[in-house]
Amino acid sequence: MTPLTLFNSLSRSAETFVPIDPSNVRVYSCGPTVYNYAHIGNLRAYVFTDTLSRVLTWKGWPLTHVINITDVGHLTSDADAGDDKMEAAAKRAGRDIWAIAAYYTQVFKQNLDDLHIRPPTHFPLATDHVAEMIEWGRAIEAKHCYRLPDGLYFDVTTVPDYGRLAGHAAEPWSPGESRIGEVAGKRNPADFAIWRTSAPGENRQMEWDSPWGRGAPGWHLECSVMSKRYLGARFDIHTGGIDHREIHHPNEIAQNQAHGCTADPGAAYWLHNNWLVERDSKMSKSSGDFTRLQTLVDRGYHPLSYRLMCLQAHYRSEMEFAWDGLAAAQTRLKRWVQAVEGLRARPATASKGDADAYLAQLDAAVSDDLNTARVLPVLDAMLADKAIAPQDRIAALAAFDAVLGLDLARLTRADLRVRPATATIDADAIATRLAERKEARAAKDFERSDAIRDALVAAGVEVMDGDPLGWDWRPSL
Ligand SMILES: Nc1ncnc2c1ncn2[C@@H]1O[C@H](COP(=O)(O)OP(=O)(O)OP(=O)(O)O)[C@@H](O)[C@H]1O
Ligand SMILES: [Zn+2]
Repeated sequence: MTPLTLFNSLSRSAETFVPIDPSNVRVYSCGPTVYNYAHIGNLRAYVFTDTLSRVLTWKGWPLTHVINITDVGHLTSDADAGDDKMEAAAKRAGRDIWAIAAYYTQVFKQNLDDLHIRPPTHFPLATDHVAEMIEWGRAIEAKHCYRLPDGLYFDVTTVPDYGRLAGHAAEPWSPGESRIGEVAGKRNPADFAIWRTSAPGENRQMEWDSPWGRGAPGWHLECSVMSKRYLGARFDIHTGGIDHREIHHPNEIAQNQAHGCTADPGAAYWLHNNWLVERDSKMSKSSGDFTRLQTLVDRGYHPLSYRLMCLQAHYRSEMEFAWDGLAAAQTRLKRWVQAVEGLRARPATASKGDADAYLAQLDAAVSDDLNTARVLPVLDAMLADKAIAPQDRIAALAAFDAVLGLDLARLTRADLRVRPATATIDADAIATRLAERKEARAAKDFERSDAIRDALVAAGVEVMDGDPLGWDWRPSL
């Protein structure tokens, strides 16, 4: 196999991946803040981590993967200002915060499942690790922290190279204008909370006793604690969205250095996925108006069409979400499903060639910093290669499925016909009406055939006459 190259944000360059322990590659991915549904931008981050995990597995490395659930401590500003997103959401909804966290966690896990994202080895909740967070705070307090009325703060000048990951090494204590002056009394603008003490009269649903008063852990601390707990102080790969490169991950590194009394950042490779954007703005939960996986399904799209859309872009490129792009991805998926069904229907024959050259191209593409976009035309060419017997093409498909997670060996046309939420007719009734329409057309009763067609459109279903793919209907948009 080709050596795996990954773009490491620490060095801002592509590096050959060499595991610390080849018998157990360890990966930590920053998880969702469960105060609301995930939007499809958040889900892009996990299609990316799933691609990473699938490629590592396919290349033969046993894997331990952690995705945490942030159910406390993430503030409305990453720079330690504003409210806890969870508390604010619970207040707005007038509901129990634990119930909110449990609900959105369960929906998030369902989203991953629908996208064929493999569950990680561990899914730890931040709230299950608060005692360890307090322990960590006590261990670094004397040398690295100071008290303010609202909590325990980390002094970023006490560790080497603060902000190297963010690319601000030359100016270690002013990494972003946005942070200046957000918390009164900080020694350096980049200093951040290890523990946030509840203000007098503040009515938090989630709080714990600590040496620094009743309150809640800082968001950055959570990931340091959970990654060390499940993967050890030194592990292989840490992932997150590109925003985390600026504040969250530099702060994790600072904590890891302080706790381990070393210059070691914790993970050896730090990988960041770029944004999913809508026209010219980043999709975000906080903005209130966002697209989630269910929104796509309600409009007649299969979740795997969205997965394919993500795979068509490189994870480090910005990707623009557009409905016609999603429709094109769904059509592409349908073509593959049809091609596979066609191959399966053909009798086994002797191959004149083999699929090895295609598998080598697959390997070369994913080994080049997970370039899934380059894999897709290889799959097209492999499926269409008549020199390879049908059963051998099906066998080679397994490798593409293992890496891309599109489940092409199992997916059927019927799976991909997602009935839009607005359709007032079910799939069986559609099939019956289409059969009647076919009869009417055969009898040249065009009035009746048009009437059936109009009734279907009114029910949210567009009939596709002469559809080269042979799909009889699709959701009307
Ligand atoms: N538009 C986006 N495109 C790609 N990844 C994203 C996008 N928005 C957030 N992410 C990533 O999704 C993951 C989960 O993020 P999280 O649930 O904490 O969202 P959030 O930052 O609270 O939400 P938001 O900023 O959207 O209100 C993180 O790795 C984050 O970097
Ligand atoms: Zn994190």
